[in-house]
Amino acid sequence: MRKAARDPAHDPARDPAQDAVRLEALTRIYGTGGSAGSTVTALRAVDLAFPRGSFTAVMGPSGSGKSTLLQCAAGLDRPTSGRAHIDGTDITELSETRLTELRRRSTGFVFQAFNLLPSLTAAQNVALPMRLAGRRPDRGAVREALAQVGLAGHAGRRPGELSGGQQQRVAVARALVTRPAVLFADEPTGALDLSTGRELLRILRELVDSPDDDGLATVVMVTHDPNVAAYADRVVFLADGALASELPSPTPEAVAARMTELTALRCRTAPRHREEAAPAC
Ligand SMILES: Nc1ncnc2c1ncn2[C@@H]1O[C@H](COP(=O)(O)OP(=O)(O)OP(=O)(O)O)[C@@H](O)[C@H]1O
Repeated sequence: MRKAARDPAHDPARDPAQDAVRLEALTRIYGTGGSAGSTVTALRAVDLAFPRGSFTAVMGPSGSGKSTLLQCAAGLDRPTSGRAHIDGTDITELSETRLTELRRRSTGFVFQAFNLLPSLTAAQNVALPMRLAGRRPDRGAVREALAQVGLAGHAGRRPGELSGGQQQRVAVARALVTRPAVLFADEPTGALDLSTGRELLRILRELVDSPDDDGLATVVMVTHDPNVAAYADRVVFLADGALASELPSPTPEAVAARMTELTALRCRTAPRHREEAAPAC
């Protein structure tokens, strides 16, 4: 069951500690703009909060800045200006070493590609983040993470012995094993068929709805699919690198309608995208 929708952005009375992730005037410009080349402003002064225990979908036309937002929010990329906070820490102030530590401790990332190591078992793949952090794998935590995604009986299998949906669930378990404050997912169902995609989304939904002893799980997910976005508590829409609108308690129909509006607007108003967007206009 989805929780009641919350709309935390732009509330001056909010305590920032309530947010798993908070973005303030986040701007990302690619390229140097020197005589040799041009620049692309992928994000323009985005203010956005992802409260603890929330499930947010990020949508927008192709090139609107969704992946860049996720990468900057997760500390995988540095913004050109503005600030990003994870679990109360301003990550824009951190050295590379401290940022890597915080990322390993407080974030999990799931991509469209499962990115599992084929020679390792499911349990060994899930234990990887601990090994990378130089820690002894905690077998109990690995078992628990696999159980969370419904794969308790598959710990000894290698990726080649698992279905695509099961492999993606191993990737989610790997992202969860350090009990991160926030799980980022970039098109997590993009390589799955409809029913295995739904199964994965139900697992993400369950994570947020059933907090464990460590507190509330938070999910931030980029998707192109209105049916996928409708699993979230709210959808935030980007257009041309800026926050265009938000939709609480999304339904597939409402999300699709908002996307159609955004695409039509982009066809009319964004010359730099006109050529690329033409087939959809
Ligand atoms: N490394 C890069 N160098 C230069 N420009 C980039 C780079 N990465 C992204 N961009 C540009 O930044 C803008 C936003 O890209 P981004 O990948 O964040 O969009 P997106 O909404 O995730 O797109 P899609 O839905 O197609 O994956 C686009 O104009 C893109 O071409």
